[in-house]
Amino acid sequence: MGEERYLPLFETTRANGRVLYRLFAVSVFVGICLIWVYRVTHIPKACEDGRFGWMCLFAAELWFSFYWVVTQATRWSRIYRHTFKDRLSQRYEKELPGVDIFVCTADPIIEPPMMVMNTVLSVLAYDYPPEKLSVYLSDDGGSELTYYALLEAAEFAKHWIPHCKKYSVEPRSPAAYFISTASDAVGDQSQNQNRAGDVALIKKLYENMENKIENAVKLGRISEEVRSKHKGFSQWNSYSSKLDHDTILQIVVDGRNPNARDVEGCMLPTLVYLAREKRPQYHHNFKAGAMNALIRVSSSISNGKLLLNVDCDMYSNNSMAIRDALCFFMDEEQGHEIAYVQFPQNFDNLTKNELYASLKVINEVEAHGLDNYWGTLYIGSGCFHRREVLCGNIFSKRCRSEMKWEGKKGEEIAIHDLEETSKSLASCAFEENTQWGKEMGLKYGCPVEDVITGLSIQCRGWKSVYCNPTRKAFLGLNATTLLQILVQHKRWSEGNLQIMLSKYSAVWFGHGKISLGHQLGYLRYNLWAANCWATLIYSILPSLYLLRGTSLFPQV
Ligand SMILES: O=c1ccn([C@@H]2O[C@H](COP(=O)(O)OP(=O)(O)O[C@H]3O[C@H](CO)[C@@H](O)[C@H](O)[C@H]3O)[C@@H](O)[C@H]2O)c(=O)[nH]1
Ligand SMILES: [Mn+2]
Repeated sequence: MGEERYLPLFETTRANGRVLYRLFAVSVFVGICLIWVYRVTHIPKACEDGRFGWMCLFAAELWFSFYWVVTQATRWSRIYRHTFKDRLSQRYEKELPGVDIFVCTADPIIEPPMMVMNTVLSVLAYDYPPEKLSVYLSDDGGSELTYYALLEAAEFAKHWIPHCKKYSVEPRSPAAYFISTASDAVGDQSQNQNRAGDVALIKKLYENMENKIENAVKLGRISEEVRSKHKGFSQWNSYSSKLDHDTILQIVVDGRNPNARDVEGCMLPTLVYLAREKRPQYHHNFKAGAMNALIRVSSSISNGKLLLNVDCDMYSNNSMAIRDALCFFMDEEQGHEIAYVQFPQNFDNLTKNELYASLKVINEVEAHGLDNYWGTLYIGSGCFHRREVLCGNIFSKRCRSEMKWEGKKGEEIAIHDLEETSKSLASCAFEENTQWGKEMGLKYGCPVEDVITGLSIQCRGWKSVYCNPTRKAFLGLNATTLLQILVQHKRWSEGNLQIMLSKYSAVWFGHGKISLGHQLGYLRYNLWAANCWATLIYSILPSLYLLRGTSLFPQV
């Protein structure tokens, strides 16, 4: 062991082509300066036409120059992280911590239950000891359809998880997997025969589940026959609407129960359905509210030390991602300083030319630049957190918390009692006069609750890491119409501007707590909306002046 103990669990390398990029950036900067010089030396005289337009354009150019400089903070120095999962297994396989995974859904029409179940199944089948894994589905739609789908998915999981393990399936979302097996059906026939048989069998079971769920969705309600089979549906008896109902909670699979096993006899991960209480007189705070309820409920059921959140349209595409994340958290030297590990959000429904600009530049360039300050942004889906960090802990060098397994929680409590105590944690009144939504959990009141929460975590002294393995960890659905994109980008840019102007601004709140480059990195996004004025001037004024025959640009 000796020397081996000290081999790190991850390494950091600098991006190639740095010098080239910097030369390029310097040349752009020289170009920018020349534009300023030109503008200043060629201002139209007071009597000449175009003086006002010229000044406006100059102001816009000054703004763009400033924004360009700010942007360089995220591009100047990029780094990459590589994990050593084999070292992790060798050293810590027995001590791997409990992991609680939160899947958020909010509407069974916009987010069809089948899509949600594929995400749930993909995370249930992670390559991770099942007794240490718990999956929570948060249903802000409070829909019986989603609940029913989860019951069906739990049955299917008993076949799906062993199938994934036997054939090292990737990806572990059944729908995505069947699409990929259909395209690579050719191969060594004799060797593949057994497998082909098993795939056909599992596909049949999947279609069976799909039919049942789709039929219920088409019907728009659950048939009496199904209702009578599962006592959980009685929780909807007092339900009046999506925004007015009691907490609905059921431990669908109780990982503590020795009989909770798959068809091969292996333990199953815990699986929980939660629709937190909603009342018209209490603000529900959207996803942040759902996440905070999940943090509390999971603390009483499984209390995993590591939390992962995925949106319901983002399935796990890499069954090793938990281990990738743990390579950071469990690293002997630096692990204790790391608060969260963010994976990029990639999409598998992009148009050929990525018409609506995916997050590619952010994912492949800028996030690596921010990582250089240990300051990657928390962007919601695909992020692993230490539980204590989301509970408001301040980083302290002295009290080093270990990311290790500490045994199962509450094994002696009967499942019914556990459900009842957990329910109270998801009630509306629970957060009254508490720090939840302020200093604890995700922050309320900002459309990008994740970014502002991430910033405040970093301001409390913690580091964050960006992990972008070759095999994408998560794949989701991007908005596909102009309208959807506009709504989404408006929300993001508005939210970011709000951070800029709030008490948590990277400029004043972050001052002295995070580095200058890191502050500028945040500004790149926080000022995104503010670009609109300069863009408007630049796109409208020159054409208006041309109508009068005045050019605001040099003659070529
Ligand atoms: O009241 C709500 C509203 C939304 N959601 C869930 O939150 C997630 C994100 O909402 P969505 O409307 O899909 O927003 P997007 O713009 O696609 O999400 C991106 O932007 C959000 C805000 O920054 C992040 O939280 C997300 O993780 C990130 O993927 C989805 O799973 C929803 O089901 C809830 O649970 N409750
Ligand atoms: Mn979304």
